[in-house]
Amino acid sequence: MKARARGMPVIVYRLGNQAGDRANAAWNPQDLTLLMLQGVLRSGQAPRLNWRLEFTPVDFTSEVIVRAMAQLSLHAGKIFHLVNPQPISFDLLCDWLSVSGYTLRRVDYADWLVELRQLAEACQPIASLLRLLEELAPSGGSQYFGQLSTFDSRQLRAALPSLGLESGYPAIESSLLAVYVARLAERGLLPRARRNTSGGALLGKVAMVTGASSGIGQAVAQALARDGCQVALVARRADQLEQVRQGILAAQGVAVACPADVTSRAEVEAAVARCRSLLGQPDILVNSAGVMYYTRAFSGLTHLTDRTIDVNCRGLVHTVEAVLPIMLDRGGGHIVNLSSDAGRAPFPGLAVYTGSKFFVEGYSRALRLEVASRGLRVTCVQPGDVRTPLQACRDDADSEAHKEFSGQGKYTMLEPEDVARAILYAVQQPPHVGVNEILVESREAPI
Ligand SMILES: NC(=O)C1=CN([C@@H]2O[C@H](COP(=O)(O)OP(=O)(O)OC[C@H]3O[C@@H](n4cnc5c(N)ncnc54)[C@H](OP(=O)(O)O)[C@@H]3O)[C@@H](O)[C@H]2O)C=CC1
Ligand SMILES: CC(=O)[C@H](N)C(=O)O
Repeated sequence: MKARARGMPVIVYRLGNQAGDRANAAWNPQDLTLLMLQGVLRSGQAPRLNWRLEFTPVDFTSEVIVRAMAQLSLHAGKIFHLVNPQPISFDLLCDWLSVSGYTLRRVDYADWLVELRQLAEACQPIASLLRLLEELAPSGGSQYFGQLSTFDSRQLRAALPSLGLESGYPAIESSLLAVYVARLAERGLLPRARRNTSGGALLGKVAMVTGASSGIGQAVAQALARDGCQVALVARRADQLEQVRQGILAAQGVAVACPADVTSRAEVEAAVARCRSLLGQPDILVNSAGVMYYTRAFSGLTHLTDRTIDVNCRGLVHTVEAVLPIMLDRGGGHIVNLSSDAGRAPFPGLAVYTGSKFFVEGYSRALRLEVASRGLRVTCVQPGDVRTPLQACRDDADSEAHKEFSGQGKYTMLEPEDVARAILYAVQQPPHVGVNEILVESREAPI
């Protein structure tokens, strides 16, 4: 500052936490973030902590400094804070570690310290971590983690394009964490992750499935996971999603629960953000969230007709619009929309439902024309009656219409797995093949 006051061309850099570089994860061995990572993975325990982690890959920091020095006249007098504008929560990091092949048990912070003390005798980094924690919080409490301050990095971010760093500040996301964990494990600094052994045709792909807590969505999520996809499970009922997730984990698959109501754009965007942080960018989106209520047009059940439009039409648009920029950016992706045979033919007792599925058809066809040249595929799956909770008649629906028009008990319905197989067929095709529509019905009940 004194040099600046005397008229010297000075740029001030104020650094936040520096993490390893993005190629090799070369990292200061005494850094708190690295030591915490080692403490968690060596103990197999994730302490409950209110901690937002902020760090910047050190190669980015050095790039900024070298490039800014080369443009001294442009940037002299500025203060650049190299502090990550988008920290992640420690909880999210632990969730990411869990889906990335590490088994972690949630414990209280105090119990974790007891475990670390036992490990410290045989493990140098754990001993260093305990020393550091003792310095930061001599009382042994975890309040320190909740008190971290941050700095405004707007001035730096505004300068990034002129520094030739157009891709912006490095986000703390799945791809960066994957590099760190892999490189550190190769050097023996972290234990190795358990690999996804399913080895299917879709290995390495990320799929987001709405309506994954029940019926067709659940069967599709399970089938995609069996085939190697990492799956983000979306629906409102978190407890149901957790059961589906546990089933997929037990079968050696990878899944995360992203609870959301698809009628809320904000909740859908948060679910997509969680998917990106924990699994990566979605390659496949399956829109299976939907409702079907028997309501003849004259039955006056407006709360059910409104709900049908909100979930089946608006909800689907919300998820498509949330993932589309990601897929367009990458020049690839596959959107699978659950339409219905009611998207091809009218069904009495289901006027609004039929209308909602005609919407899904029209929307999907126009969308396909808009994005096909950008590398994206859009598939409409049109099942006939499938044996799921959707076919039941709600107490407040039009029971007379259900009795007269529903297919229940009249023929053998499809099973959710029959629809899942059709969807798997569509998403397994080579990129130049577009399976645009699949009508799959009970043999006994063609439209
Ligand atoms: N079953 C059938 O005969 C046929 C079904 N289809 C279509 O297939 C799709 C799936 O139906 P199916 O599996 O049978 O039905 P289910 O009732 O078994 O499942 C519906 C799913 O949608 C989710 N859902 C409902 N509302 C919302 C919401 N607001 N936000 C997020 N998720 C929501 C439910 O989860 P939660 O309650 O936890 O939010 C549930 O996971 C639907 O689009 C349906 O129209 C098409 C043809 C035939
Ligand atoms: C009209 C229908 O019952 C259709 N099979 C559906 O459930 O979407």
